Amino acid sequence: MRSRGGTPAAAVIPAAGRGVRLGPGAPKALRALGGTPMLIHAVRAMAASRAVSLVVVVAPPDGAAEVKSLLDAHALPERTDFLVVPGGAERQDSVRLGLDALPPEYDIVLVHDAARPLVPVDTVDAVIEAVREGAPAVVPALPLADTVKEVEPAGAEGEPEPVVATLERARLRAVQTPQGFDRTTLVRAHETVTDNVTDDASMVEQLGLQVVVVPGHEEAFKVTRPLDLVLAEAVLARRRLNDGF
Ligand SMILES: Nc1ccn([C@@H]2O[C@H](COP(=O)(O)OP(=O)(O)OP(=O)(O)O)[C@@H](O)[C@H]2O)c(=O)n1
Ligand SMILES: C[C@](O)(CO)[C@H](O)COP(=O)(O)O
Repeated sequence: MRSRGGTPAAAVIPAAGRGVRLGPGAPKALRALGGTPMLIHAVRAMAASRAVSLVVVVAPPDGAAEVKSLLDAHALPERTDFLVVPGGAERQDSVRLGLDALPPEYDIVLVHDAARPLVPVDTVDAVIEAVREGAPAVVPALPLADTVKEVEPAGAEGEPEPVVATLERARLRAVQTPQGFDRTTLVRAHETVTDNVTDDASMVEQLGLQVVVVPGHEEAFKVTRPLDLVLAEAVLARRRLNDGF
């Protein structure tokens, strides 16, 4: 494997989703967490890594100007550059638009959901380190707590679903972001794979390349439903108490 110790990384933050599962309101990334937009937490989480020198925010399609103003209005590390581009209809489209905006000098790219605002910097650094060590694609992930069953999806809502199989839990992982990539590999994956997928690493898997897992973190959970927001507020309040402000 080729080692790229010290190579700077760029982070692409897809933030163009509506947040339908969170319920009515502003686009999810712009909703407040501890009084600050979720997106600002996610941007700070990437910029907290000394290895990240550029953050590309993929804004809601008609919200790029608003997101630019938000970034200007919040304190962000001076050593990090920021770009804002408008997003697309699906997460995959938004990530691709973010990749298109990357300057040529970045060989390592992270893709991080704005909806995972509280990922700790150690997780970010672990992902970058594994890419620097030569992995083409790296995902942080955690073991599962629940038993997972495969079902035949119901025809109508509320109908009982027949179980097809019980999966071997010890071999399963719940995957988080940031996912880290060798840039050329990720660009090729986005150019090649046209299926609807739920993460970027699965596109690299479809190229037949090895994706590796590093330990994820409980606080890197995705704010998807209303209860996740309650948990995120609690985690943030505990951090603020511990930091003494
Ligand atoms: N067209 C889209 C859809 C999603 N995302 C981003 O992808 C991340 C993960 O998506 P998810 O949590 O599903 O967000 P939403 O699509 O906003 O949620 P929902 O499916 O509930 O509408 C989020 O940061 C979201 O903003 C994006 O940039 N562009
Ligand atoms: C990329 C991701 O966060 C990895 O778990 C997840 O797949 C995003 O899924 P979503 O349905 O777009 O929230």
